[in-house]
Amino acid sequence: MEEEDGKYEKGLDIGVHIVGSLPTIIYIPDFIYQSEQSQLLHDIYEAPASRWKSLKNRRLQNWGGVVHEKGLLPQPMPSWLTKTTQRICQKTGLFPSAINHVLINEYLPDQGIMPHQDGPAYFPVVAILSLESPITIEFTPHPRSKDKDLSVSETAIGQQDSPSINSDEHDSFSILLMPRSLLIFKDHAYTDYLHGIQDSVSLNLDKARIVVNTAQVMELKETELLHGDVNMSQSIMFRRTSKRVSLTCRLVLKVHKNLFKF
Ligand SMILES: O=C(O)CCC(=O)C(=O)O
Ligand SMILES: [Fe+2]
Repeated sequence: MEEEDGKYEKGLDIGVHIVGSLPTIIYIPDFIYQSEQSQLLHDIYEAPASRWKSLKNRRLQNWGGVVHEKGLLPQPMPSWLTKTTQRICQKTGLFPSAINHVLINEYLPDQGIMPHQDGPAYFPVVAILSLESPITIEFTPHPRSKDKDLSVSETAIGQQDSPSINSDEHDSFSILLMPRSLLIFKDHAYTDYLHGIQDSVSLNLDKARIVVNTAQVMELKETELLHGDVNMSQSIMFRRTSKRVSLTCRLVLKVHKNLFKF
């Protein structure tokens, strides 16, 4: 459709999509259409089974190559993925060059990702496209400044996991990630906060932490996903009923070009 194509020609006004008090968190609802979501899910599940790597609490596909502490050992990305990453670059204008690494995470309703910080190999801008069902992502100030002895372990995909968090709850906040939305976090939110997703089936949207994108909470209130008394703004619960898939799109600036040359 001409109208739909037109939507992608211009860059977005990022400023209007900033959520919460940090200027470095951007939430864009309806970033892709339903049909594009279906196509992406189709392509993801068409990939060979060997593409999936099972972790303790989720499974993932790694695209773009292996992230090493010294940079990226690149592998070509499929065109169904570059179509999406190119649009993210073009619409946001926040990446200095093409996104070259994508992790596709799949979470069952009782799965999540422990609070962590993305590794130093990446340029400090992350774009996360959410598919299929809503979830909340939680940001917690990095305990580094309060606990100098915190040990972080580097995983194969370049993440730094921090299993124990003891930071000030008041500075923590959540963002409701609706299907087809794009979350971008960068700079201060990238370097000074941990982010994670709880592994519980039931999520309380406003008890433990502040949800910063309230418009999406109102939207969720109107769906069948919500349980409990919708008139009681103090207790907004929702139950995760199906899996959630996300595309974590990042840029590794340092790319090793000739490592696989014979
Ligand atoms: O699935 C998400 O929204 C978060 C994924 C994430 O934090 C990561 O891949 O590093
Ligand atoms: Fe992450």
